[in-house]
Amino acid sequence: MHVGYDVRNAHEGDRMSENQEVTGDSTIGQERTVGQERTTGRRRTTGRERMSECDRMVERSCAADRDRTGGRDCEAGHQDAERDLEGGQDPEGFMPDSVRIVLASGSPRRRDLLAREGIPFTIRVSDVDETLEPDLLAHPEEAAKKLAERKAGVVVQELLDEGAQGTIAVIGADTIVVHDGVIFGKPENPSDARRMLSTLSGDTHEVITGVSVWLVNVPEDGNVSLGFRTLAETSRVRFKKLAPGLIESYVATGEPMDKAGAYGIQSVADVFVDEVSGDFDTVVGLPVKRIVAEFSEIFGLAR
Ligand SMILES: Cc1cn([C@H]2C[C@H](O)[C@@H](COP(=O)(O)OP(=O)(O)OP(=O)(O)O)O2)c(=O)[nH]c1=O
Repeated sequence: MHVGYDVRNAHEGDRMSENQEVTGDSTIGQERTVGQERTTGRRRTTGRERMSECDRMVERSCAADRDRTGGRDCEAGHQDAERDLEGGQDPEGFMPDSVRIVLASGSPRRRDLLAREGIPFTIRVSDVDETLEPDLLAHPEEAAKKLAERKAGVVVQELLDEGAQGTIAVIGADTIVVHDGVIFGKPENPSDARRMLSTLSGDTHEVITGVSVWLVNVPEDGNVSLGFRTLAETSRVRFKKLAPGLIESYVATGEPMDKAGAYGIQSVADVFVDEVSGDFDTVVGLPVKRIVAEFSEIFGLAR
C-alpha cells in the first residue's frame, strides 16, 4: 500500500524552510536515540513563531481538504491523496531510499510501544500548548488529531530551523479520555484526578489516540517537500465500580498525574477495568499496529 500523504513541495504559502523569518521563543528540544546512534546538529533560534506557522499550515491543509472533499474531514481528504498515489501518480518523486524516524513525544509509554516494533527512532520532546480551542472541545476525535498534528508539526519546524537534511518522518500523538462527550486530559491536581476517577467509576468511556505522521524531505538543493497524514483510533473501556478508598490510595501513588483520565491501564489500574473493546495500545497511548500497517512503506525504509 502506498503511504497516503498530502504531498506538497514547499511553495508560496506552505513554505517551511530554514530561511523562514518567524518569531517566538524556541529552545531546541532534547533528542534521544532509540535503536541506533544518531547525532543531530542543534542551534538555538530566537524570536520565532514556529508553532503558529505549523498551525497555519495544518489549518490550510484541512481547509483545502474540506473544500476538495465536499466537507469531509481532514483524514478523509488525506485518504484521497493516498488514492492519487496508488493510482501511480507521484509527481514529486516523494518516496526516498531511507527514512529517519523521530517520535515527537516525551511519553515513556509511546517510546516503549514503538520500540517494541524493532524500528530505530529518535525522540524529540517539544513544548506544545495542549489547550484546546472551544470549538474542538465538542469534537473529541478532531481534538486528539489536532493536538497530534501540533506535536509533530512543532518538531518538524525545529528540524527545519536546524537545517536538517534528508528524509524524516515525525510522529506526534495525543491521547484523551472521553466520558459522556466530555474530554478528560491529564488531571491538574490530585483532587482533579479523584474527580475523573469517580466519574469513570462503574461506567464506560472512550479513549481516543490521535496520531499524526509528517514526512519531510530536504534534498541538497534545499527544496523542501512536506506532507502529513493524521488518524485517530478509539477504544472503549468499561470500569468497575471503584470504592472511594481505592481511588484515594491510587491517587496517593501519584501515578494518575501524567495520564489522560487519571489512570494507566498498563499498570496497577488494570484492576479498575472490566473490559476493553478495541486496541489496548490505543489506550496506553499509541496504536502501533495500525501505524505500522498504514505507514508500512516508511517503516520499511527505516529498518
Ligand atoms: C488512558 C491512559 C493514558 N495514558 C497516558 C498516555 C499519554 O502519555 C498520556 C496522555 O497525555 P498526552 O498529552 O497524550 O501525552 P504526553 O503529554 O504524556 O506525552 P507527549 O505529549 O510528549 O507525547 O496518558 C497511559 O499511559 N495509560 C492509560 O491507560
